[in-house]
Amino acid sequence: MSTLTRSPAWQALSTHQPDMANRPLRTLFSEDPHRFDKFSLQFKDILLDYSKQPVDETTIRLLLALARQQNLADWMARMANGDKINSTENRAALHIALRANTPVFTDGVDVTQEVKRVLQQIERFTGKIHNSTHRGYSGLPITDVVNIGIGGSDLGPVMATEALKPYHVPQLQVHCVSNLDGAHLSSILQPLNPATTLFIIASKTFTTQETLTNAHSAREWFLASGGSEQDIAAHFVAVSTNRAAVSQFGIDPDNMFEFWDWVGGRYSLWSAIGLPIALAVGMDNFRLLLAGAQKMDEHFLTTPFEKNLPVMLGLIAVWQINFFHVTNQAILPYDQSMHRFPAYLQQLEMESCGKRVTRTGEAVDYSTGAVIWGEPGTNGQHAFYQLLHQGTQKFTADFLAPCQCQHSLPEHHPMLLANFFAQTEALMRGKNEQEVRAELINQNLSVEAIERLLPHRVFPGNRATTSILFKKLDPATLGMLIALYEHKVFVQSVIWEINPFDQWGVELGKQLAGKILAELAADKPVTGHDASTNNLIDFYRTQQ
Ligand SMILES: O=P(O)(O)OC[C@H]1O[C@](O)(CO)[C@@H](O)[C@@H]1O
Repeated sequence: MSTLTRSPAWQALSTHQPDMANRPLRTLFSEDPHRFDKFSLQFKDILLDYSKQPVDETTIRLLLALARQQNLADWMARMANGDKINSTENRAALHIALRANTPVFTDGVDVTQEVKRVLQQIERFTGKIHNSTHRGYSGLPITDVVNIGIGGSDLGPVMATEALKPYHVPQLQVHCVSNLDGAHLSSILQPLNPATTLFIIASKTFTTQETLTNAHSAREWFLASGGSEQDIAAHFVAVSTNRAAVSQFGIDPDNMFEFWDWVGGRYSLWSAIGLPIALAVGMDNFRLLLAGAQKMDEHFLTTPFEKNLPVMLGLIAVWQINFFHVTNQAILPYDQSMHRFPAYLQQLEMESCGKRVTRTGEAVDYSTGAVIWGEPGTNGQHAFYQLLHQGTQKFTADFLAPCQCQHSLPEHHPMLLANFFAQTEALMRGKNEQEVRAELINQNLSVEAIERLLPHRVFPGNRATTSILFKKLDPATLGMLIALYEHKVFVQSVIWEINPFDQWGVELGKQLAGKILAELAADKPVTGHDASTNNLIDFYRTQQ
């Protein structure tokens, strides 16, 4: 057994878990009319309701004791102080510095000075694109921006530009290309005019195969459809930490927006990686996004744990994952503009927490991280909620929704929210045999029909969910929500004693793909792999 699972706080939670497992959520609500007041928190315009999770006062006391035992406050301070808590890469994890309004140091240097410099560069560039001072090679204004990046260099910009659609400037379309599959880039380029298109090549390392391949193809398309080598400067900019690789690609380093190794890819939308967001919604709104995140940082770093939204969200996740063995987490935004929010959280949570050894390299004997997935409501209701209501898989779900909508059909919004409230209530309450029987009797069915239908119509309920409501999805609120989840993930990582800031697990596949690419072009059968891989490669080659 690991020191964590043997520890007093962990053991106390293990002992307490059967008590909670034996008390259905429905009973917890009927026993305590103050349950919502006790198990919900509000910060600014965000309401976090975890009263539909299997917790009581003892659970919260024991989870808080676990957080203290794992020195959460010290780790929070270490992150904020720029300590190199990403130990396997010997780096600080200072995404909070990207939105800070006071100095933040690492290695004795106040990094916020550099952050300000790049933000000003983004502001100047965004202004020039918006007021058409920066034009394409033929003198026409830029109408389309294509961000080429993947993972953290794509998911943040895609998610945020989609979520902030109501704030878009009218004169510019922002597109994002990530997939190595040529279908992605070619379909985006097809309707575009090279003379009015700006490419952002976004890659922290500037070595990522997908991004560099797409960037080279974009450049060829540009040169083949009207642009010349001299025009590249006006149409290609880069966002990276790797100046040398950017200039080797052929982009003038003056057209590069820098960020730093202390910004993790999945924590980078606040840096120059957010350039497409600033272009889409304007610099004032981008600054509001940063300010929202800063407010959540301040809340996280200064609020007592029991009133602290990211801390409570993280501890509830630990309670579910490690003590109820629920490793399946749905993210269900009741807001179409948040349709990429589950994908964004997938990388944030799964790349951060997908670890099997502790910071010091010992194998863990407890689950770290959950499988994250989801779709916007109400689409999900007509696809996979059947399994949520009556299936056999364990899961928990975060439901998110704005109280106010920002589109031109506001009469839909009460219906959408009625579904949100109904689903979380139905998942919690269920419908027992007695209730189903009464309903069927009312329909004047025969006794035989009632007994035959009864098992199919029962909803066991007791499915735990967390609800997150906010006033409206403006840039500041989006910033707060993203930072809420960033810090939630950090809380989990501290409890689990893992490093959430590296991602060595993505390397092996990349190494093998490099070797296999050369084999695809060879003219003799492949023998160097297992029989399955050899035959898959050979089958592919016979189909060319
Ligand atoms: O920005 P880069 O260096 O191209 O990397 C893209 C993505 O690749 C990863 O390294 C692995 O998927 C992510 O962490 C990162 O966000």
